[in-house]
Amino acid sequence: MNSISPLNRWSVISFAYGSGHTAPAFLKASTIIPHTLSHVSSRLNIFSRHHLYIFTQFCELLWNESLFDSHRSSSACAVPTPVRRSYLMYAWLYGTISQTYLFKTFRLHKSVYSFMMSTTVTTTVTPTHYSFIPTLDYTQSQRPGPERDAFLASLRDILINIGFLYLSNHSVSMDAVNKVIAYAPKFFELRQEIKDSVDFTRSPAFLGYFNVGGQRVVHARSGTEGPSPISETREQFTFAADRDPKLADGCPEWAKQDGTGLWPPEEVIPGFKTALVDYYEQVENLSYNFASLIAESLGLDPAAFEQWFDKDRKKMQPRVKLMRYPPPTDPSNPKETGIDSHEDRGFLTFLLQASTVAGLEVRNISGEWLPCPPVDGTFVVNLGRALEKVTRGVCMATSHRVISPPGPEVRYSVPFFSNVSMYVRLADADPQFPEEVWDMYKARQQKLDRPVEWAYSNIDKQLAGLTRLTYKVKNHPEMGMQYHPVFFKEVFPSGPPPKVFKVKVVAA
Ligand SMILES: O=C(O)CCC(=O)C(=O)O
Ligand SMILES: [Fe+2]
Repeated sequence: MNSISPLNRWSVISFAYGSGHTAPAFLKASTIIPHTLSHVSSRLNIFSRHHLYIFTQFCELLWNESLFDSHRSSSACAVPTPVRRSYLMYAWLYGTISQTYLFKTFRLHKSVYSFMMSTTVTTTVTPTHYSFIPTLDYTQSQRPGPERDAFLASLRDILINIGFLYLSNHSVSMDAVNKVIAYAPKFFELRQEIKDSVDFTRSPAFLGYFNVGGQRVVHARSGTEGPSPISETREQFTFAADRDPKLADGCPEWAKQDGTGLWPPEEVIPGFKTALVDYYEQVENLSYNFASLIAESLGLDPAAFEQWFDKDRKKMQPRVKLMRYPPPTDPSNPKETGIDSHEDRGFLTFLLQASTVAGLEVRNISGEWLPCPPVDGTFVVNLGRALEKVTRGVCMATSHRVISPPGPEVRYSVPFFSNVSMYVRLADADPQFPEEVWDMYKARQQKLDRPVEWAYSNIDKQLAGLTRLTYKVKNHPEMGMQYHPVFFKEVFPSGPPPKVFKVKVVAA
């Protein structure tokens, strides 16, 4: 049981507002937008200052709904700005201004106030049941004060209870985003022999073009291996900013999996590499800033996750993929899809949905598949298994999948996968979360339709670079044999696994 008594007046309001049926009639009468409703109800069991902020938002809503009309002053200057009202609420809470002043200045409706004061609730921490993918406005995190606090509170709730969000107003320039959106179809329209000339099997760094479905897959959650039972119909081009392979000199074999990419000749697609690398660098910066917001939202030092990244960022090489999902070759075959249900393996994914075609679906805590359609100007951000591990399961690497679009339009997407340094061991994580965070985590675990198996395996006790190359070699044995023969023998001591099947993507 989590008593919310010190601030029960705020909680009561949130409670009434969130649950609907306990709200007084005048509250029900207001038109409440779903986002705000969920926002309020999801904040219920978090921190007092967040209750406070919600309350100010709530009053804001009532104000806008004209419920205070009869109390509004006719003089415009007597109506405080939203920001001033927030501060007034703080001031009242901390006892520096009186209730009378609040009534006069805030014009708080008496019936709201008496309802707040007359009810006490005790509640358990209940996880938020997300029935849609929530949106966070990145600029809110840049405005210190109640707005940033609310951003962090929402972020914490999302990290624990859904693991997926839309990020709007992010720091990546729209110019960079639009260039990538324009280049994605252009790349895939190149002649097949040009695409084949940058086939990823030619790259020791596993960068380049990938025209295959149903490849061998090591399923992140279950750890089982084998060809995907589902034929995944997509084409992709994996890229990164070039890294100096010399950085890996004198390092173990697994450290040599980063390097330079394969790019089509400049003259066949001018400006392609420059645009993609510029985009890459901007998203990379955002990914580190966002990691620090995540740490802060979970009650850790904002720099707490720095231990998982190389100080010299040039030693890190996140990956980005241009993805093209044509309509299925056989629409009646449910086993032919875009991407089967999976969790990402890295730290964070920033996904740009680069066309208007939907298809991405996300699994919530009750096991329902929620659509995650493209929303202009946003990234879809989701959490990977590395982040799940370093937070001991508090953050959830949520399952998601892509249903092949029925056509005729083709779906394009551009996921950016951030990752941890190759020189860390995930099992070294010992995050010191405050009690509230653990409470939220435990509450979610009880509601989850499946366990989050964050428990460390032997693979988390070894250096992350070694694990990463092991996965690559298991997924692409032919490449393992070619580029990492010694390592390959360690992974497959009794020889290569059975030949995997390949499905060529048929152009729409
Ligand atoms: O294309 C998408 O929308 C999702 C891609 C994805 O989940 C992945 O590549 O891991
Ligand atoms: Fe994914």
